[in-house]
Amino acid sequence: MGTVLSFDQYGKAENRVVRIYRDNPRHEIWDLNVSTALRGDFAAAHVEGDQRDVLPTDTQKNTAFVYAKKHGVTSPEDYAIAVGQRLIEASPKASGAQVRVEQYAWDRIDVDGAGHDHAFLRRGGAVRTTVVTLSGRNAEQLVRVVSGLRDLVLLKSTGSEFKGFLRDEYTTLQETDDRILATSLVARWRYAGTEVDWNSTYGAISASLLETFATTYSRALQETLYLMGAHVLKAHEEVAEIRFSAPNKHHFPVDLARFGLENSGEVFTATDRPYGLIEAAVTRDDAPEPGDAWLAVPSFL
Ligand SMILES: O=c1[nH]c(=O)c2[nH]c(=O)[nH]c2[nH]1
Repeated sequence: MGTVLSFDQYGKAENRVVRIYRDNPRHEIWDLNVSTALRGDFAAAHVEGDQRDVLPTDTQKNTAFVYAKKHGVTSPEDYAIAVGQRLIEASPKASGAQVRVEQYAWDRIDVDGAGHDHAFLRRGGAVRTTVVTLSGRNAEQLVRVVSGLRDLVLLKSTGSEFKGFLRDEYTTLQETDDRILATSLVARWRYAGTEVDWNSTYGAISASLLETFATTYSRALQETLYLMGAHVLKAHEEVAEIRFSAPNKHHFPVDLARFGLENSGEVFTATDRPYGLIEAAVTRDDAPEPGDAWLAVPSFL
């Protein structure tokens, strides 16, 4: 029996890079979790134990810090592209790179109605993400950007039903025309190109996801995800495709009749396991091919 190395990439994962801009008294913070990986002809390292073409993961880590200073951070996407390009330049055997960045948001602490210059409060809720995949070297290089968010925890206390579903002899679920709908959303959208205002587009897409969740009636989480995706694609020509992974965070009404009490959608138990897991992708019908944009992107279809 023969064996071949069929896929490999290597790099430094979850490098915590914090960049402060302090050129004036009103500081700015970019709090990032950066994972880099090189792809290319690195078979010798795996098959022969030969490191001559291997730029150490330690060097990749250092590059992430150097670029936070030298290139700077104006958005996770722009920074990730710069780091990826540098890593490919520094590594003759590399044919590509993947740079994943998560951003943890901080708000200014409010003091007497104004945001403080240099004291911050970590914002709960969603983490902004990007996965930049560069393939090829120099002029032929393709840059693919998949941005998104995770841990966007949403709940609506009415405006959601689930009924009319298929039944078999194992079905016990009751139909409901008024339930809690809750999820912890992961969304990732693939940009058609790189001429994008990364920060304002992120803000607009996350606001659109929230608005659609809030304002549309849900016959199932499946329908809600599709509507969220369709609304984003309609408003954002620069987005080719959006993918969702959404746990259905079940809230079951508690039987209070046992205590002589009525429960009309007032008391629930929130369960964390098991959960329905609904995943969907919504794509523009004229979207450019994804190529390797989704290769090794965690938690996706
Ligand atoms: O929105 C839902 N989709 C389902 O597919 C499903 N299945 C289930 O038991 N509850 C729900 N809810």
